[in-house]
Amino acid sequence: MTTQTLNHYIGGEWLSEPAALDSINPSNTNDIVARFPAGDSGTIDRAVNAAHDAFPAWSAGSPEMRADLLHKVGEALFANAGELGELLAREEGKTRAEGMGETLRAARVFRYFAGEALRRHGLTLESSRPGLDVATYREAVGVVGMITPWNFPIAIPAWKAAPALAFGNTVVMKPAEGTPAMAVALARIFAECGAPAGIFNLVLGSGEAGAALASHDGIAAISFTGSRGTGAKVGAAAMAGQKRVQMEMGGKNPLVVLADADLDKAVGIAADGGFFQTGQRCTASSRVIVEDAVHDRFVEALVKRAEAIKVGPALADDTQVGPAASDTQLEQNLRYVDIARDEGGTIATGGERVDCETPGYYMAPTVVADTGQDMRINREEVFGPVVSTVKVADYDEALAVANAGDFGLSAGIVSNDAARIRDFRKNVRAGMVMVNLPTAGVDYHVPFGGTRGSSYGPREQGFAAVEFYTQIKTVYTGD
Ligand SMILES: NC(=O)C1=CN([C@@H]2O[C@H](COP(=O)(O)OP(=O)(O)OC[C@H]3O[C@@H](n4cnc5c(N)ncnc54)[C@H](OP(=O)(O)O)[C@@H]3O)[C@@H](O)[C@H]2O)C=CC1
Ligand SMILES: O=C(O)CCC(=O)C(=O)O
Repeated sequence: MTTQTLNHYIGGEWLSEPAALDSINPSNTNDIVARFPAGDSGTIDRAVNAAHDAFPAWSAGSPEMRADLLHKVGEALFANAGELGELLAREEGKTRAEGMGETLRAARVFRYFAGEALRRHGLTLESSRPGLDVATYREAVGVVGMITPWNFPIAIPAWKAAPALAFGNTVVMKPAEGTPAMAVALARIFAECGAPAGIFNLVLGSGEAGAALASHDGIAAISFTGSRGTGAKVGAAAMAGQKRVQMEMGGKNPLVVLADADLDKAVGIAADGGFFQTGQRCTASSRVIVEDAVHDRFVEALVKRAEAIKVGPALADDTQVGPAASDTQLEQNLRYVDIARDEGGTIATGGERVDCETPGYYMAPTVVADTGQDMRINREEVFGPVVSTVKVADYDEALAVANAGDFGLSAGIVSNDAARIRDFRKNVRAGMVMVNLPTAGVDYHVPFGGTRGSSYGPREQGFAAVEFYTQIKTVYTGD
């Protein structure tokens, strides 16, 4: 396997600097996917300046020109989905099918926002004063900073960059240090599709560039996806500079299983939402709240399902769940298993590393039973293939437990009881509700985001993205 040497992409040029960091294949730690430079505040400065220089022509240009570019980028992602999906699996650790699926999703995001660039987003209104006209226009905000995570290294950059560019903004992106090769793959596609210099800039690195971007005076807005702790710092920097800010900071998503549910279906939904993609989804079904009448049977069946999952190298044909993306993520997963055990939980299956044919960050799908809502395993994001179960007496208690905690991203219910489903939809405190579905797995053309500690600022994705990436100008016209 080849090791790529990566560079920053600034003002339409590849800026070569000595490679200081490695991107390691989590399925085979002997395989170095890429070497890349550590951008600093100076690199961020150059990128923001390039984005500034590009902004006037890009924002004032025809929306058709922007639509054409986004369409071209989408088509290039479609055309290269096999190769990119493989690189994604190699660099991040999700399976080849998951990597390919994510690349196709990114392609569709670009296509969708090619359309959005041309759609009418302003309004004309009757004035309250006779003889006047009032209209609202939506204008680009300026240079937008983006700090993107490793768990969706092409879909999340796509769903932040595509709307930003569609509405006339220019972009400086700082991708996660774990997946720089995927970020560079996207930058290469922009370059090959003829993107005007400076509309999309990429600064690689770890340790300095993110904070430098969030606090840079030259950006008008910042969009972040990652942990709550780092989100709080991004938010503080944005407030200090009076910038727009949008943050998506994970979840502790409840899946409620009622006694009337088809048990087999409920187990399949819990396993899909909890274990697939190695549990590294902010929408993962990490807390399963089960009615007493079926709890023990549910746990037994979920354990069986977990034990049947084939864990292995991301690119092996029979792998269903790949490794954790990094050693620190694996350590975090194992640490939470210990914490749950110490707090009284029962490790019904898993909880340990798995050895595979190549050295990597493999972990067995894990079920932690006998947990209470007050335990850390049910209050903090683990981000691994770890599902805890909470036994409740009835639906009312299930709803109360689902609503406990600081997060509110996605919430699911498995039941055939229309009245309870309706009540759950209305009363659960979450930004997304899934009925008879895993809490993870979302469409790209509808709003994405949560309540409370999960999200801050306007929703991402689909028709909602216009709110963050444009500002309204209200124009009054007299005779
Ligand atoms: N919601 C989700 O989808 C995701 C949630 N997570 C959660 O976060 C946990 C840790 O993941 P990790 O990758 O370390 O995520 P972080 O939340 O720490 O984000 C890392 C990114 O933030 C940047 N950054 C760090 N400090 C600052 C700062 N003060 N201001 C602005 N940017 C900053 C880093 O760049 P630099 O180092 O250059 O400054 C890097 O690009 C996971 O275990 C998971 O629980 C992670 C990924 C996605
Ligand atoms: O569930 C999904 O499809 C999206 C999850 C996501 O955006 C995330 O984990 O960051």
